[in-house]
Amino acid sequence: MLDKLKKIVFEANQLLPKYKMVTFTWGNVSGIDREKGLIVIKPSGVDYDNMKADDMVVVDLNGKVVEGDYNPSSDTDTHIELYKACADIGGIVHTHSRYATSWAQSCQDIPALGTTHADDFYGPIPCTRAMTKEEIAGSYEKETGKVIVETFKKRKIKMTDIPGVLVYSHGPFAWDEDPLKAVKKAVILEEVAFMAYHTVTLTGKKSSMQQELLDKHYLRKHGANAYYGQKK
Ligand SMILES: O=C(CO)[C@@H](O)[C@@H](O)COP(=O)(O)O
Repeated sequence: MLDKLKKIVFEANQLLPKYKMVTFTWGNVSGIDREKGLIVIKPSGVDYDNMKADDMVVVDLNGKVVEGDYNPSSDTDTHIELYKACADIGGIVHTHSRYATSWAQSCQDIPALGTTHADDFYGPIPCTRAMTKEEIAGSYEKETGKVIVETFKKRKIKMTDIPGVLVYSHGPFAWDEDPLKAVKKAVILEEVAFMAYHTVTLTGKKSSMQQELLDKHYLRKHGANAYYGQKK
């Protein structure tokens, strides 16, 4: 079932150690087949070196395993909430990459400080609020997803304009239209977190760049008037 998507999700997961985005098994990538309403995700706690495409787990939008020999990623319910919240998301990545996680642990948004950030994120990358005791004790991973969605709604940000988030005292999630593109966003988020950390350390500056420059760089690459790169 979903052999093509399993292969893509497997390859996307294998990119995480390649780009030094994970230590041990600390991360996961998923992809969705929206027509079938099924998600393919990495098995929980399985070494990247020993993983095969066939080990990917298929779950439905209630988190029920439809196919697979392993338990799905422990973060599956968070992925499901994000897929439900935004129909344009086709792939999701969660990591504990160092710099993004450092920002998440310091419970701060990553400010939009330069054009590297603006090329892919149309404003600061938000950090969610702290979860309540009840949310942590309850369906924790599902509540994590709900808190992410709440953050975007409250701040009136489109999940497609800022394709990543920091979960308070936890780590980053990133997304895009497919799993491989979502890995690219996770890598860019980490790079942006690295640069922002050093910019803030060097200058103390945390205020965003000029709106005009943010607009220019984001809109060069996104939307009807984009002109970056080659015509398709
Ligand atoms: O947050 C954590 C661990 O604290 C998980 O995201 C990470 O270890 C990945 O877990 P899975 O192997 O996907 O279940």
